[in-house]
Amino acid sequence: MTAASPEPTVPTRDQVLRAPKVLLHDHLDGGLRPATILELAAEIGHELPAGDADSLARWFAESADSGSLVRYLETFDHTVAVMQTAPAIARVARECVEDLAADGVVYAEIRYAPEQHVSQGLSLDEVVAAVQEGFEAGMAAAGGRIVVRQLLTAMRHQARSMEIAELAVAWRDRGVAGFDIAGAEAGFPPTRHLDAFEYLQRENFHFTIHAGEAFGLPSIWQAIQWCGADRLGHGVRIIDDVKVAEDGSVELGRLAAYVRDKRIPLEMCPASNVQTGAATSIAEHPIGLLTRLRFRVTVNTDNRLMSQTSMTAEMWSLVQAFGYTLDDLRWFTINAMKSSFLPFDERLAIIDGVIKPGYAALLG
Ligand SMILES: O=c1[nH]cnc2c1ncn2[C@@H]1O[C@H](CO)[C@@H](O)[C@H]1O
Ligand SMILES: [Zn+2]
Repeated sequence: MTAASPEPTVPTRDQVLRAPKVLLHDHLDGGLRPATILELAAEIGHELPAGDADSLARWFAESADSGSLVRYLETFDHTVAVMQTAPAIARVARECVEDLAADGVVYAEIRYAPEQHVSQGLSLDEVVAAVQEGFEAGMAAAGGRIVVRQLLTAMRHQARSMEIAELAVAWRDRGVAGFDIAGAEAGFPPTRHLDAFEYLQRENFHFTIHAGEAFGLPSIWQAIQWCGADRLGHGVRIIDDVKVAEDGSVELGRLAAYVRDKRIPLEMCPASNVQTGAATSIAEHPIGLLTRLRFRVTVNTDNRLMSQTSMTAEMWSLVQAFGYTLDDLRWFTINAMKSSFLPFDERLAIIDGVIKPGYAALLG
């Protein structure tokens, strides 16, 4: 080892925990604390599949570990059921920020579908307000260590995307940074919601689309070339357009080349993909090859409850599987911050004022 080329630092788990992290893809209704679900369910008489926090945590993880996105999504019935009043929603939102701050996350975009939280009479506006109240309380409690924004999701099998897009634009200066569609992918292509995406483009607003998770290239192609998505939620199946020859040389198809050339961010969620069958294991997850090929890869949690994960756990599993160094983790983190839906100057302020100094301190 010479002074000019120090050995790359493979971090310890504690360093990963302390490293500043950025999270672009995390569902509010996929990250509740098990103990909170129990308390909120008891208040409203909602019946749960388990009676204590540990068993409930296990039930979510095991049920979600099904190899199928559709079955994975069924577990959300219980989290959504306990998030139907403003105080319950605000509590979940505040605890979300507390948990992320404790995990070393410095910036997060948290998504949820407002239309799923109106069954007890809340208006869409009241749902967004309750989430914002919880986020602001959480940020204040964390003393400025974390910045959190909302992304409003429309459910792809429903027909409310235009309304949700308008809601997101109405809240754009009050904590909502973008829009998304989620839910079962097969049979519900992004173009079903083309009017909403066209509206958002006319409004100069930002959006991401869950695509290339349970369905392949046509979904990614539509999300980008028809709908104009700024980012891809998962996007993991872009690997179907990447050919690796026996000699190790790599050839990108037209769509994969476009995604890489245009620096379209991939919101990759390794643990979730293993549960839904979109990837066979962390070690075989396409994130390894896509990172090597310098796609704009970001690392995310998707659903911390269902996948029993955190940003630290996701990054630590990648360190173990691929031998990533602190420099690699810094690269993922800066990729994510560059790809966020915050105004450019605010992104730069976090990169220069928080992420770079944070890694510098760790790298000693
Ligand atoms: O990985 C995913 N793929 C597609 N949809 C998802 C995923 N995780 C959660 N949701 C869906 O998004 C809704 C709003 O947050 C959740 O209720 C769930 O149905
Ligand atoms: Zn997701």
